[in-house]
Amino acid sequence: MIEKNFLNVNNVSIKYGRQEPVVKNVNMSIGHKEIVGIVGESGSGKSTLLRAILGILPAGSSICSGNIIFKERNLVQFSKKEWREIRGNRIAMIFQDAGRSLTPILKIGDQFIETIRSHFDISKAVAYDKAVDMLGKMQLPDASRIMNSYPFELSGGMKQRVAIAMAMTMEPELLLADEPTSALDVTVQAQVVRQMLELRSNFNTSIIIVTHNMGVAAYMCDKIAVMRQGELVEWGNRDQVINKPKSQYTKDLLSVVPELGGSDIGERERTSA
Ligand SMILES: Nc1ncnc2c1ncn2[C@@H]1O[C@H](COP(=O)(O)OP(=O)(O)OP(=O)(O)O)[C@@H](O)[C@H]1O
Repeated sequence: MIEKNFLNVNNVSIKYGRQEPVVKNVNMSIGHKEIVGIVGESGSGKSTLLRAILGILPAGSSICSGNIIFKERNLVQFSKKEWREIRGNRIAMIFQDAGRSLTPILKIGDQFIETIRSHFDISKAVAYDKAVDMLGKMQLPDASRIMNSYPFELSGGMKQRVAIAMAMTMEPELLLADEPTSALDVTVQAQVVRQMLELRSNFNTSIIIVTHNMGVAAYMCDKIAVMRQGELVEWGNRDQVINKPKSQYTKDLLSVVPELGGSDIGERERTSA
């Protein structure tokens, strides 16, 4: 059953220091199991908005208006203790340079198993199997070697996939992904996208993905948001945004993606909600 009001971003403005807000009066609603894509030019405020939803805006920045309601609780007023309870397991994030979030002095296996066991009450052996299984799904060959490696022994793309695997293994209710695949090969990107769709099917995860790639948004998202200069210039269901965009800026973005020409891209492959 669709749970309404899973996440609501209500009239949110965010600023850094004393500057003008870089996110301006943004409204969005994300349903249970829904995938939302945020596209838009560099500097339009996409990452800032995601960070606000995860409560990790840097010092000096603030949400100067609005609220963010996650399952009827206002995240803007969360205490550190409340954040500790939900961040990383109920709400997880994959960063653009997620590989850098790995702890350099611990072997991948040790940190992966520790992360899993901080959330699930399972033995080390079961956690190990869960980790190896997810590494395999990220198209990482020889998962047992990876589990036995330190981060510096892996390539950037491998670390990125390990970090994505760790976030997904937590089976979060809400996954925030900030250009998770932009540093990866095209074939691996496609696999990571498929895996996100599988996460939604298997665990009912809602996903907000920031991407520069309108094709990725069209392929995997139920709703698409287009941001420009801090404002939400377009918001709607995928088909509506792709086939009948309202703003000229969205039309311009779509006009440079040849394979989109209003087609039903990927419909057959798409996992239904
Ligand atoms: N720590 C910070 N301090 C001050 N200003 C910042 C900070 N982080 C981002 N900004 C500013 O906020 C605005 C929005 O940046 P943000 O990173 O959210 O954009 P974005 O849409 O995610 O861009 P990109 O696609 O390049 O990642 C930009 O003008 C940026 O310069």
